[in-house]
Amino acid sequence: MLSLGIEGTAEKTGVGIVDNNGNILASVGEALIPQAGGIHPREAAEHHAKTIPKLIKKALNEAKIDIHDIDLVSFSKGPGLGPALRSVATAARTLALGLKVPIVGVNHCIAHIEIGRLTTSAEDPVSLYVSGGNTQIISFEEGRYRVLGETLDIAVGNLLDQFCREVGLGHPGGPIVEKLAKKSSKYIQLPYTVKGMDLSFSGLLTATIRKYEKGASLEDLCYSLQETAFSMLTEVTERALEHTKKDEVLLCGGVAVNKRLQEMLSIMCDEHGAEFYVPPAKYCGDNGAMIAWLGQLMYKYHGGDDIENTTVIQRYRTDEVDVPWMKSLGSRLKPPGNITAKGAEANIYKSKWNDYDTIVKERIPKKYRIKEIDEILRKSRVKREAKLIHEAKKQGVLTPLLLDINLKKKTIVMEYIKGKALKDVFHSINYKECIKICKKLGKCIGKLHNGGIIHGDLTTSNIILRDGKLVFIDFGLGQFSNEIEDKGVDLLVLKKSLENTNFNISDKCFKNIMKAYIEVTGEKEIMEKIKEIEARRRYT
Ligand SMILES: C[C@@H](O)[C@H](NC(=O)OP(=O)(O)OC[C@H]1O[C@@H](n2cnc3c(N)ncnc32)[C@H](O)[C@@H]1O)C(=O)O
Ligand SMILES: [Fe+2]
Repeated sequence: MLSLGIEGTAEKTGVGIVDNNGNILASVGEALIPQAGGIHPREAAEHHAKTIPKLIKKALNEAKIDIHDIDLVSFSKGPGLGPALRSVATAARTLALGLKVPIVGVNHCIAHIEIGRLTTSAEDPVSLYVSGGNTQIISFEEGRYRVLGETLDIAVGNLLDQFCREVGLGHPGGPIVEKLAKKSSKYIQLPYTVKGMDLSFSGLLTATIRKYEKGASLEDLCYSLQETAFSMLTEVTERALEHTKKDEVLLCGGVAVNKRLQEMLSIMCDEHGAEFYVPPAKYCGDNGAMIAWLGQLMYKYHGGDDIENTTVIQRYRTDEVDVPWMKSLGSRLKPPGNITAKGAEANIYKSKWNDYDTIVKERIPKKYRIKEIDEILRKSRVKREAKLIHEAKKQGVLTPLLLDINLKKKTIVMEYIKGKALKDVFHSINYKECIKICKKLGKCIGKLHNGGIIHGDLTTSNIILRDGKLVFIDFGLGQFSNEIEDKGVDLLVLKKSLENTNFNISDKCFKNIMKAYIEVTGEKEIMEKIKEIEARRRYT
């Protein structure tokens, strides 16, 4: 059975033909080269309308088949630019009706992952999906691809594209930045922003442009921009790997062709004994084959779409689609040697301090990132963690007892908290007890925020229940701030963590957390703020 897939979510038009065994018979494409000022949705739509018929012919030629051999028409239903998507959907409908074959609309982001699994040996990976429109860390959990982390503002591809546009280097920016970056090894310090498994690139973009205006060389800036942005991506991927305990990483999307990004992720994976995969360059960026292949999977498990149901979805979320063809392989990753846990920031060892059970948190150098970034991050995080643990206590929130800090070795020795992580607690108690804990939790977070303390990685693994009391650990990504934006992001990290680990009760839990939080802080606008941040990070 042959599926013809049509892609056109942004400026690239693609047509591919794939059979039901995953053999790619053809994949052809053509990108619109925009004039200055980036992509215009209407121009992209016209480009698709003009190019699709030509590309279909080309693909049929490449596959050496006749148009009547096609059994299924697949198209990208979203996310993407409205006019571009509608242009593709119209072409797909016309073709399917003309050929009298079924039609199926697919999710573009999932197509990037599935073509990655098809063209590599990745089975159940943590996926880092990086492109012009999206930056997401994705893992298959409970029947769907869940977004564990993502950009809170612009996508990493967009960061590179916008930078190049601003400084007059042309479009697309990714390959230009990669080429120029090779000519420098001088690091100019730029802002590095990760929040748990989420990231933010807009401050980085502004800062890089400002350095350019002040006379920094483009080579140095491209080098520094790549090192900063890709270190951030590698760090959140490492955090997701540790979180899911999976042992494969799949890099996909247009930015995946970047050799430096590949190198960083591959070094990181090596250190964990995880396997690193990236599809052939041809299938990293937008292409028709990925749509044709996901069409096959969707058709097999969900059947075709009624023509009335082929409308496009501009903000089509990765986690909206049931994925019955995937099987979870469960947790496989084991920390090497005598390490208790190997995290994105530090190695954790259990130890003794006199008769006291302790944890040694050692922020070892990360080989994937350059010294200049590594040294600053490790030092500032050790300092910050110690300070925040101390300040949290002053607010009446329980944190581990600090026993020793060594800034040279970048180690903290602290009390070992004997208890159970909240994510496991929630799995083992009844609903009523969950709600009771949530109220306590909301109160604690409220106290932290009242004291100007932003935790920075507020996941249910970083809150431990000991003798009925909540103890907060892992303040390494924290900061001092009274901004409602920072409070909102902090709470959003928690919300997402609940959604990803305690799926069934997450809504009720979060409501109760927030009720208690508002009682303690009086911060009535916080719910609106959280909604705003959530809407912002959806596909733009
Ligand atoms: C929704 C859809 O339209 C969108 N697709 C998309 O953005 O096109 P894609 O082909 O996956 O990725 C293009 C991006 O990939 C970047 N890129 C291409 N070559 C690169 C390189 N060598 N290094 C870094 N980035 C590169 C480009 O600069 C651009 O930002 C998406 O997947 O989000
Ligand atoms: Fe894409």
